[in-house]
Amino acid sequence: MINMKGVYKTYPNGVTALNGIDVHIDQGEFVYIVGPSGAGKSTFTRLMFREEKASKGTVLVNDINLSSIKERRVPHLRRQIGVVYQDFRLLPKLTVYENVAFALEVIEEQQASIRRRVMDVLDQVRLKNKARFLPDELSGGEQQRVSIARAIVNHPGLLIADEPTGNLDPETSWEIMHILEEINSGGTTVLMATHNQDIVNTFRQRVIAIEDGMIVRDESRGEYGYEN
Ligand SMILES: Nc1ncnc2c1ncn2[C@@H]1O[C@H](COP(=O)(O)OP(=O)(O)OP(=O)(O)O)[C@@H](O)[C@H]1O
Repeated sequence: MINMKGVYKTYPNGVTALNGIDVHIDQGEFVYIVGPSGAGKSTFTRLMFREEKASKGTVLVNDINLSSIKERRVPHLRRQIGVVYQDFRLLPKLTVYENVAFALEVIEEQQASIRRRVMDVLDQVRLKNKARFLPDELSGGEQQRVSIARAIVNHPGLLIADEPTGNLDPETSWEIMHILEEINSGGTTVLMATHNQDIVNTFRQRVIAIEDGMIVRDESRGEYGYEN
């Protein structure tokens, strides 16, 4: 699913965020990306949906080479990847239903089948009853669940979550983790950058630790390994 070989990323300002990354992630894995602030975690995830381009090395996602992919093919790649952010990034003037429907890749679909697909994912994140609400009428956890629904509505093979529980209290974070685990058990690869020690040590999964732009640890059912 994901293959990186000799990957470096230097930003235009001269900061080298990734310093020789080699990694392989299989379809269906759940992987935490951990490490100190500024270590390169977000950069690592952003390479995978071509939000950033590697300066050197190869990044393969679903056998697509992201270094040589044509610009016009990038939207096609992004349809195979859902992304969830710490700050939800919902459209404030659209309802919950509309936020999810907006992300749906509509190719000559009937209104009824669009509705079914949107309501199905809202059901999956247990928000069917709030379809008509606006984002600011929801709690943080509910907003994050909408953003997860939006990310998975096109059934992506890969879900990237960059600090998805960063703005949430512990109980709500737990809910979000249960949803991410459910999505993963359906076969979707989940990649989650996090600073949350309790989550990593409780919901045990593969842990990749990045420091100074390098992978310093890669354990299947690992621990967080840093003090919070
Ligand atoms: N767009 C950018 N332009 C220039 N430098 C950047 C950019 N994005 C990140 N950096 C730098 O690259 C390094 C790695 O940043 P990155 O955001 O990947 O780290 P991180 O591990 O996700 O950090 P955090 O845990 O604080 O989110 C940092 O030194 C950061 O300042």
